Amino acid sequence: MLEDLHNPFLPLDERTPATPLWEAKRELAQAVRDYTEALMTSAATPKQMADMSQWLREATAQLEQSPRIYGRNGYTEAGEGTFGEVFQEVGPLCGHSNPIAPPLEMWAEGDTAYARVNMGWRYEGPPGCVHGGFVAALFDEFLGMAQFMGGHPGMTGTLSIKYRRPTPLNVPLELSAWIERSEGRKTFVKGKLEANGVVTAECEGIFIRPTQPVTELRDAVMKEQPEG
Ligand SMILES: CCCCCCCCCC(=O)SCCNC(=O)CCNC(=O)[C@H](O)C(C)(C)COP(=O)(O)OP(=O)(O)OC[C@H]1O[C@@H](n2cnc3c(N)ncnc32)[C@H](O)[C@@H]1OP(=O)(O)O
Repeated sequence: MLEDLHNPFLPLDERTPATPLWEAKRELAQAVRDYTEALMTSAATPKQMADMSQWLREATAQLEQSPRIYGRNGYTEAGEGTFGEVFQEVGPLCGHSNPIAPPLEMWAEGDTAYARVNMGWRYEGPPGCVHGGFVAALFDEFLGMAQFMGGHPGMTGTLSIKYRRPTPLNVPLELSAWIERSEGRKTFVKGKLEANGVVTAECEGIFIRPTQPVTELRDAVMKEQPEG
């Protein structure tokens, strides 16, 4: 399973894009991130905004008319990398090529996984603070990777979060996580999130190893959907 899924904890400087498509997408995704962050804080005139909307719609149309690839399995089937290589590009929290990802950078040292991220204005919940749903999303992705150190990764079954302090925007956030124990198909993982050395949230996750290979999930999920 680990070989299939790729080691999510490659050294940070070795996470080069697997193909030219990802190299180009990373740059475009960062441009979109910068654009949306600027939008959140921009007080440009209505005319400037209208002009930019028009320009963006034209850029979107260009992408829509390009050859398309859908989903993680689609990219691996198209030869754009292994499951793990594709994951580090498209993951909604860690994906370098996914503009909605902050992105979260993760690595491992010994038995502990670490991550860092900086959440900008797009993620504001309480004034000046990270939205709690995004704190949960960070933990889901990060603990979901940390459980790989146990060798039997699974799907998130339960995620329990204690929000101890508001988590500030626009500062480096440090996460750490470790495996508490494993029981059968279950891996119990704990983690914490710190800002400026203060723990702002703690999390416990129970991950359940599925009985089928993860690469078959898409087909299994599609079969469960009602015809429509
Ligand atoms: C495989 C690697 C994948 C890559 C990881 C990426 C990380 C990203 C993290 C995510 O976002 S995952 C997406 C969010 N999670 C889901 O969509 C999971 C949806 N739920 C399921 O697919 C199933 O409910 C699940 C696989 C979690 C469990 O179904 P099973 O039918 O395999 O469980 P089963 O009923 O056989 O129970 C097995 C054991 O797990 C326990 N269990 C089941 N569901 C649980 C749950 N939800 N929470 C805690 N424990 C649970 C259950 O009590 C039992 O314990 P015991 O062996 O001690 O009896």
